[in-house]
Amino acid sequence: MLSVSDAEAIILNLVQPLDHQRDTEIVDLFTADSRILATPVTSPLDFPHWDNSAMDGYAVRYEDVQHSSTEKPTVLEIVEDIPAGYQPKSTIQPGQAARIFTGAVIPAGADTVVMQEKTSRQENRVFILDTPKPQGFVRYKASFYQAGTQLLPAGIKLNASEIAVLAAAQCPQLSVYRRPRVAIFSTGDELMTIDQPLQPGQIVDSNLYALAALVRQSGAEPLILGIVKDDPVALEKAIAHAIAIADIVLSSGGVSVGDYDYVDKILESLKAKIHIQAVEMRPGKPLTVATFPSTDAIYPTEAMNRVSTNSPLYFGLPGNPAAVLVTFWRFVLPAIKKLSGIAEGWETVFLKVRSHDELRSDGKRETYLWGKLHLIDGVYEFHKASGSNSSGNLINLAQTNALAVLPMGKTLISPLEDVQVLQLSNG
Ligand SMILES: Nc1nc2c(c(=O)[nH]1)N[C@H]1C(S)=C(S)[C@@H](COP(=O)(O)OP(=O)(O)OC[C@H]3O[C@@H](n4cnc5c(N)ncnc54)[C@H](O)[C@@H]3O)O[C@H]1N2
Ligand code: MOO
Ligand SMILES: [Mg+2]
Repeated sequence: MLSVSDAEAIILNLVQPLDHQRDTEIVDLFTADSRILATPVTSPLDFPHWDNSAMDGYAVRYEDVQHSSTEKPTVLEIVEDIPAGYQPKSTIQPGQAARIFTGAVIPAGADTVVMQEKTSRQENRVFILDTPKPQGFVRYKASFYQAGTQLLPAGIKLNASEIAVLAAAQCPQLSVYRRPRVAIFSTGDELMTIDQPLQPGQIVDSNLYALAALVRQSGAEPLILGIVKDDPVALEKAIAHAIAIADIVLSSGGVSVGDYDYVDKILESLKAKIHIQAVEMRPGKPLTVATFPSTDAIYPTEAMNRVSTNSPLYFGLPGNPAAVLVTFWRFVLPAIKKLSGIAEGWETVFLKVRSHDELRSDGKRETYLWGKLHLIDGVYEFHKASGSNSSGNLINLAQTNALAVLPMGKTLISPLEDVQVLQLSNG
């Protein structure tokens, strides 16, 4: 059986990122947050655009004020008032200064700003009471960014700071990757939609809701295809349709060894290449990952509707509700990140934190235990969810925000011992 990290590497290897020309759209900067930039941005503007003052005070020639003190102030004549937004008209001559405000243009001739608190004023004369640093409080043209060089690279997620940079660089619209399309369906004769009355043996299809939420949180677009019966014909039709409309397909259930677990058999009959069938992890052992090298030949009608020229990546997630969530976080999320055009950092990252509780595993599979990270005196501590860690139990997954990981062979983590955790974005 494959180790979890080998499975992640295989999956990431299979993912073809969206195309930086074909798979893009133009969005308004106000709606661009969390989108992935598709084209590098350069600006014709320097930052700052011109030398400007970092303080309210006086623009001076350093030469004039280099021996100033409270006892021996330098006295300068104020020749101009320069608020922010104005272009100075005068050139500061020896013995002169300009009144200046934060963000205003430094006048020609001046090279240093003295903050207001280090001065005193008498009509049009200013007394410099302290020697400033040469070039002090001047924000020089192009000292933050030089026009024509790369301002932002492609493949980054746009958060508030990047959006502020793009606004300052006068980019009201930009090219971002389209959202990856992720088709989701559930398999099982026992599954009912949320609004149906339940007969004995029946349960609500909760995986569909969980996966739709996870996909949306990842920045992708969920295509919700509903419930498919444990019936080979229905399943084949559903898979063929899903791979025609999506970049990634997520099914849940039907990947174990039971008589009604048809997913792998149907994938084989569709000539899919199955890369993964089981992973050494708990929960989440039966996990199927497949690609479709030649879908167009098998399903010409569906192929006409294809939205992507990439081969779709198929995840047959195990049906148990906890297994669905854990395998999504551990394997599907990195795949969506790489697909979405993010240039790097797709792999799962772990934090080392202190465990509050005793954590146990049989040591036979890499074990994921759900719980909550609490901040104790500024240090994260992992508290295991109380109740059953059965992969069929979804109730105590609510209100958790982390998964603690016990590697293969590790059977015990004692209270106050360090543990690796995967921090979940739903915290
Ligand atoms: N003989 C073996 N049996 C099982 C093994 C094994 O190695 N040998 N593995 C177990 C593990 S681990 C898991 S995980 C499950 C995976 O099973 P399947 O992927 O085949 O899923 P199902 O059998 O269809 O369902 C399992 C379980 O999950 C419930 N379920 C399914 N879909 C949904 C849904 N959409 N919403 C809510 N709950 C769902 C289903 O009712 C079952 O209880 O196999 C073990 N068995
Ligand atoms: O993967 Mo299964 O979830 O261990 O029950
Ligand atoms: Mg099964």
